[in-house]
Amino acid sequence: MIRIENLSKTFTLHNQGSAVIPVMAKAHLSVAPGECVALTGSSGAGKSTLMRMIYGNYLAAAGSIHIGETDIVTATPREILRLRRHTLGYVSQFLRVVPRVPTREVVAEPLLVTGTGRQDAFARAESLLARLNIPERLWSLSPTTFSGGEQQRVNIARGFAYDYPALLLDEPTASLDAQNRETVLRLIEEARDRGAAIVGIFHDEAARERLCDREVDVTAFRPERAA
Ligand SMILES: Nc1ncnc2c1ncn2[C@@H]1O[C@H](COP(=O)(O)OP(=O)(O)OP(=O)(O)O)[C@@H](O)[C@H]1O
Repeated sequence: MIRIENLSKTFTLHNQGSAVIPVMAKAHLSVAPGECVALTGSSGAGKSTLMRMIYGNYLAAAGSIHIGETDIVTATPREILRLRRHTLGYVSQFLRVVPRVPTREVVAEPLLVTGTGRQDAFARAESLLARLNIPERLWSLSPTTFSGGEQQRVNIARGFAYDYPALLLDEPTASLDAQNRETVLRLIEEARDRGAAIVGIFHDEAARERLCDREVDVTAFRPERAA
């Protein structure tokens, strides 16, 4: 489902004499449907950079990233948006709050934009919000004023509303209490068991061991290693 071949990345620091910093070279990674792979490696090794390239936020210098049939590296912005809508989900640690949109709708949006009827979309949103312990009195309010933890859980509910065939998870259990952490682990297991290909960064070692089939240390993709 996710196939990365010969991927390289450099950063050009335009405010520092256009210095070119190579951070990744000849990366390979393949994730099958129903498989969960954890990216590991010390701080600065390139885990977030790889995730951002897979999602299409960072452009690769060379190589390919196929999500199904689409190569993110050469895809047009329109193709990337279509892929993000129907195929590739990304659960980051933080919610990007759109002012004045009620929480129920924030969570239902990925379903509404892919053609699920309003009643079904809201029912799914409400079930996720309940599972993640967001009190019902908050569902009709915008999450703008919610606590950090509440916003994080709304973001997770939104990320799991639609059944994406491929899913990127950036520290999904960071700073959750035990009960909500367990709910999130179950949501990830459910996604994996329905056949999603999952790539994640999990500093939570117990979560990694429970969920992931493999660990891939991105240090192996450092340019000095690949040379
Ligand atoms: N936008 C950027 N511009 C320049 N260099 C960057 C940029 N983003 C990342 N880097 C560099 O790329 C390297 C990899 O960073 P990255 O954030 O991917 O590491 P990481 O493994 O996710 O680390 P951590 O576990 O600390 O989050 C680092 O040396 C970092 O300084």
